[in-house]
Amino acid sequence: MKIGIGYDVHKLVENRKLIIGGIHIPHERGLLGHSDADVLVHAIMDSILGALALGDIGKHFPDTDNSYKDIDSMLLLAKTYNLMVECGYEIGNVDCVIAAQRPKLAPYIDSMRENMARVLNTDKSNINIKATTTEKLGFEGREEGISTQVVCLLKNRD
Ligand SMILES: Nc1ccn([C@@H]2O[C@H](COP(=O)(O)O)[C@@H](O)[C@H]2O)c(=O)n1
Ligand SMILES: C[C@@]1(CO)OP(=O)(O)OP(=O)(O)OC[C@H]1O
Repeated sequence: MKIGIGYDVHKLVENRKLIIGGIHIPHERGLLGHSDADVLVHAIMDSILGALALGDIGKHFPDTDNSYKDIDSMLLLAKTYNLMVECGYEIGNVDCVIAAQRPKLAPYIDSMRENMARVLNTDKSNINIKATTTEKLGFEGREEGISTQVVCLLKNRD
């Protein structure tokens, strides 16, 4: 078994879609990034790459590569899944916490879990996603950005 952690932050700006967990969430601002800036998917990818001692998302999918411009991060998650399988591992479980003052994410959490479980080829019961405000404290609380922390456990494939 291997354990990994992931952490990602993206800035909230005007004229961008808010995409979290592969879901387009209606909001007056969205996350800024070279890709679609899916802060949850990026943190999950980093946790898996971390568990495998394969570095990080920027090493595998550099923001200097124009082919990743505005890319759907679910495609990058699928590539990370393939790397994990090549290394002989499968998902044990993934636990995530998204820090966002707004918008309310609870209505979207179940769909996000389904998306992650589908791409990671695991049961939905192995994916947990939580949301928290930061009680208006810090950059998330001031709605300057959204952060996500993830811990994953990988199991050897039999
Ligand atoms: N963006 C968010 C933040 C929180 N939630 C849900 O509200 C609950 C209470 O939040 P606290 O920050 O006061 O702990 C939290 O447990 C989430 O269920 C949310 O949906 N969207
Ligand atoms: C995903 C990549 C690549 O498009 O771009 P961003 O959307 O800027 O995301 P970040 O979390 O900074 O991680 C790595 C990048 O290489």
